[in-house]
Amino acid sequence: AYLYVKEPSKVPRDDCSLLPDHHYWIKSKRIVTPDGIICGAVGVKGKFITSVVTENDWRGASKGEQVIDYGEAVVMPGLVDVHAHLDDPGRADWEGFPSGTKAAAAGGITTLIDMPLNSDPSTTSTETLELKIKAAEKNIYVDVGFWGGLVPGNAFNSSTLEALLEAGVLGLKSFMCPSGIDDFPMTNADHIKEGLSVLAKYRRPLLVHAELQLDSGSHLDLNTEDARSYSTYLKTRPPAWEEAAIRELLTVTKDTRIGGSAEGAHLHIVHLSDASSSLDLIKEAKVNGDSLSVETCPHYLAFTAEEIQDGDTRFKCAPPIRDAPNREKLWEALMDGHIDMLSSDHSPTVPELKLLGEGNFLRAWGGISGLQFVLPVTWSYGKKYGVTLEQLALWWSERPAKIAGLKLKGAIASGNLADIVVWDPSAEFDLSDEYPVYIKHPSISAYMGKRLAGKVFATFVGGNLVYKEGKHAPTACGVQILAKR
Ligand SMILES: NC(=O)NC(NC(N)=O)C(=O)[O-]
Ligand SMILES: [Zn+2]
Ligand SMILES: [Zn+2]
Repeated sequence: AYLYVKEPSKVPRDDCSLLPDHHYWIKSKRIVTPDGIICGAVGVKGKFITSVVTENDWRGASKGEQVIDYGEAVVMPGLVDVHAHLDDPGRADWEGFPSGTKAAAAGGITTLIDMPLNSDPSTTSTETLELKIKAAEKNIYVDVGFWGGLVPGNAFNSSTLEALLEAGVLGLKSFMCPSGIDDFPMTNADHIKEGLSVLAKYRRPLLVHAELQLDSGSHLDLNTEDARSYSTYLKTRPPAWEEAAIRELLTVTKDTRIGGSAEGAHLHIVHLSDASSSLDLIKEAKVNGDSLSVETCPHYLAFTAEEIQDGDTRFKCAPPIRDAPNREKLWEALMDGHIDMLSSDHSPTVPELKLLGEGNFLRAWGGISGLQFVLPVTWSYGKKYGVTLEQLALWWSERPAKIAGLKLKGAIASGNLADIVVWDPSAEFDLSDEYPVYIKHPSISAYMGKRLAGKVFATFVGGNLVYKEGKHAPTACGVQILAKR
């Protein structure tokens, strides 16, 4: 897919960046490139990276070129978050484009792909995509693309789906269980099969929330179970739900094999939590040649069911955070390459709907709020497993950029867009109430109160320094990324 970008009109460029220069060099002893970590310099001209050189090969700055020396700080490709719900338009009181993309910039995320649900209306047609585009106009501090929704109402209507894809969504997203959003009903394998055959023509992916409601859980007497206890919620969504959904999905991902009826389409399973049977099924399908990938999220890697306190609904999400042995297996799968990448699944709401006072896990809104902290969380919790900087770049930039079809993003390489995060892996900080948090409702974030390592110093998007040490560029100059055939 080719891309075109919709840039905000009539903004003086200097308002877009905290750096007045358009030609500059970023120097560091630790630059993470596709060829390894180098000590050297990254040349930027306008929007693009024009050279990546080692210290020895660097000829220095020409006249008029600025040099920013970050010393030992890590210079890495900006993060690409392919799974975030910014809820704008319609539920901007839950998050919104301005707050969500400011949080992204502060967290080193330079591109974010917005989910088609939780905004009102959901993005399931060209008309509703138009509303997204209008809402994002002049309101985004990082680059933003959009997923469209695959729902029963459009799945058998290939002209509606094609129109939505022609209008620029980067791919489609669907649910195999109720989404909690009225205008985003769930799809079954027949809908998904239809969706994949349309997507094949466009070579764009389908992202699926893979949980299938089974009877398990229904034998629970929810009147006698303690709804404030996390274990009650956990019992209502067992790993068997993920496994059943994935088993069903694999009956249609066969079509994506070379020579299959949906060759060219790709299926991406979002937010895997079950690291046992579900993961085994995915591994097997990959071996068989299905075009399939899978992500997990920092909250499944950071937390365990055992440590979630009664009533602390900040930790409610679907699929649920499971037990400690499962978390170990998730890390193992990630380190072994069986889980392809990471995403935030930032899914906030208003504090009232999290029911923090009442603490009812069965009635509270499900969704983890943590967009701004995904880099330090992955790093802090991953250190004991030996996570490397190269792996962070692979899971958070290179692979997500590829899924979204973003050819000029995801790596520090000459010719790519200058999307860069500069951060200090050893700097620790407490996520206390004083910490500058830009998501709209910090109180519902599962990460508040934690001590993390990995502080973001600076974030560049398309050559603009959009965030620097607690400060954002004055104007929101992120571009909208739309796919084009
Ligand atoms: N409607 C939602 O945002 N749901 C989300 N909620 C979670 N993950 O708890 C999701 O991604 O499924
Ligand atoms: Zn989901
Ligand atoms: Zn989600």
